[in-house]
Amino acid sequence: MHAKHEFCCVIHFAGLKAVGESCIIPLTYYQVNVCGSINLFLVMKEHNVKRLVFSSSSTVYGEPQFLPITESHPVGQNLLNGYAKSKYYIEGILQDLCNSDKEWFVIILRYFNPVGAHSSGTLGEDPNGIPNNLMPYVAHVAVGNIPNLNVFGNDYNTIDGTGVRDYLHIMDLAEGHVSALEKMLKSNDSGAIAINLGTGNGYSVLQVINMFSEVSKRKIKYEIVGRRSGDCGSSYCDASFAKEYLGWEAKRTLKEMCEDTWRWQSLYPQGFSTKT
Ligand SMILES: CC(=O)N[C@H]1[C@@H](OP(=O)(O)OP(=O)(O)OC[C@H]2O[C@@H](n3ccc(=O)[nH]c3=O)[C@H](O)[C@@H]2O)O[C@H](CO)[C@H](O)[C@@H]1O
Repeated sequence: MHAKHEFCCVIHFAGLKAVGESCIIPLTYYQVNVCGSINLFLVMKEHNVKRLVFSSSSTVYGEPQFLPITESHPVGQNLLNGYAKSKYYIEGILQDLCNSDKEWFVIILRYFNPVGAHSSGTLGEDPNGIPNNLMPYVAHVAVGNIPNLNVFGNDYNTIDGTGVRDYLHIMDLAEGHVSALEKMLKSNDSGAIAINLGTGNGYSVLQVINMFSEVSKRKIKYEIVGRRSGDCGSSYCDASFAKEYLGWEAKRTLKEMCEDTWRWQSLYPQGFSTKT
């Protein structure tokens, strides 16, 4: 690819991303996420491409010590799962790389919980097998592919006892990357800089289920089960640095996240393999 094209920046999205799965197959998480990233950074270095946008995760903050989470919240402490550690290690590798060579400029985007689909309904999340994440799971229950949802714990210290997360529309997330790229192209900054991408609002699992049920007009059958290994109770961000540094802020609501997910799932009940 480098022989045919000239690159000025790279966005590194690739990786495995399921908290529960990473507790079962940690080596695969380290191999794909950490080794895969090192291979990419080596190729970039070889071709003198030193600007990178990296998809990290709020998971590097571990069990939050305060809310909302700012970028100065400690990272790497009490990390609850292999997925979190893999993202934390990559962030560390990028720091070392930037310290070793001042020409590198890396924007680390710490995603909170990206969900939703393109508003056309033609592009959405199509997990392999049973979904791991909440929103695609709820969508599969609503469309009738899966009989019911397991809600992992209702004994957290939250509004209704279920886990609270900062859900972010995938189109807002995409726009966040465009802002990061634009910043990279016009700024003379260097080093590794971490930025939260979220809305700053937290919603519980039951609030998500209720909103999805309202927009889809379907009953979402669920059962409360024990906590999922590797989960924390609440996680939502202070998103002000993204606004200040990138000029980006999330615009879309939880309702739009559910509506767009439902449009995609009801048009494509079997994902991209749906016969149309
Ligand atoms: C705090 C944290 O680490 N957040 C990261 C983690 O999100 P999460 O692991 O929080 O995302 P998720 O969608 O798997 O879970 C969201 C919430 O729904 C609950 N739930 C989920 C599935 C289900 O079948 N039933 C159920 O109750 C789960 O316990 C949690 O409270 O991974 C994401 C990528 O996947 C992002 O990197 C997030 O930043």
